[in-house]
Amino acid sequence: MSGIFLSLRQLSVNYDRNGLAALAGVDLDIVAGERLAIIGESGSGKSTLARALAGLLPDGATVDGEMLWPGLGHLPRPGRDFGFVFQDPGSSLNPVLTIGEQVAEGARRHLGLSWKQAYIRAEELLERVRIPQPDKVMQAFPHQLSGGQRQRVAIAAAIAAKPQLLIADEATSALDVVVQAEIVRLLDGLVREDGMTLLFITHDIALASGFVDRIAVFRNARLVEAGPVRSVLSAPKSDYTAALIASHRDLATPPLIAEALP
Ligand SMILES: Nc1ncnc2c1ncn2[C@@H]1O[C@H](COP(=O)(O)OP(=O)(O)OP(=O)(O)O)[C@@H](O)[C@H]1O
Ligand code: NI
Repeated sequence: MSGIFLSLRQLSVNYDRNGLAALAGVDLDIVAGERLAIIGESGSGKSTLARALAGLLPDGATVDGEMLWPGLGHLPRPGRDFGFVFQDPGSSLNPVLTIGEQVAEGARRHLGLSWKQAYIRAEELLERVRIPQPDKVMQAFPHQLSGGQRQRVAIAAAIAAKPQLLIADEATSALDVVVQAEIVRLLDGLVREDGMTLLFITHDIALASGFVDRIAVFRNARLVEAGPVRSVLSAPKSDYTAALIASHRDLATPPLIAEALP
């Protein structure tokens, strides 16, 4: 692992002037090439963080503090410098475009490829995310695929422009546990192979602990603690994190902590 890819300094987000902060005074460094889990219960501000990074906050939201991208050397270009995968692949896939068109689009637009070259790249990407019969799936529409396959396609589309950062927001939460494990393995493999930085947003500390390098725990708009998986699991700094771990019997049992982390 090398330098800092992204630094948040006292980052705060308010959706409306009179409301409570959705993020409050977050200081966090994200290391280039690391896999960082953002953990927290519903409403803790996880997706707000993802939206703030992507410049996808709604009109009227105010952002204070700083987001610095020393790993980029320029202002981030969404879609090019980072890709997104959301919980519901339906929301990131267009129902009236073929799978081939939507995976090719990012490569065409951001990498300056012709449609023909972009289609070739799209089919390679479908192979990389282990879609069976990628040549056939290129012609298919999203509704013709299973939820797990749609999520694989969404991942292919998210990495089509070779982003340095992949943000997965509850990307596996809508899937059954077997498919969930497959998608996690896929994401893990892709980011390792390409040296991407991964922000893995989830409410599931057990799922994240199995493969990320570091964990950042959020609660009520604040960063509670951040650290390497092993130290957060074995010596949480906050009572909240300790309670979160205790609620997962498999994480709270010490021998299994070691087993979960080869
Ligand atoms: N578009 C919006 N307008 C106003 N308030 C919002 C909006 N989106 C989120 N919020 C509020 O901001 C806070 C943080 O929400 P956020 O979606 O970031 O939480 P989260 O941790 O991603 O939760 P979940 O696990 O349910 O996805 C919540 O109180 C939420 O109600
Ligand atoms: Ni969310």
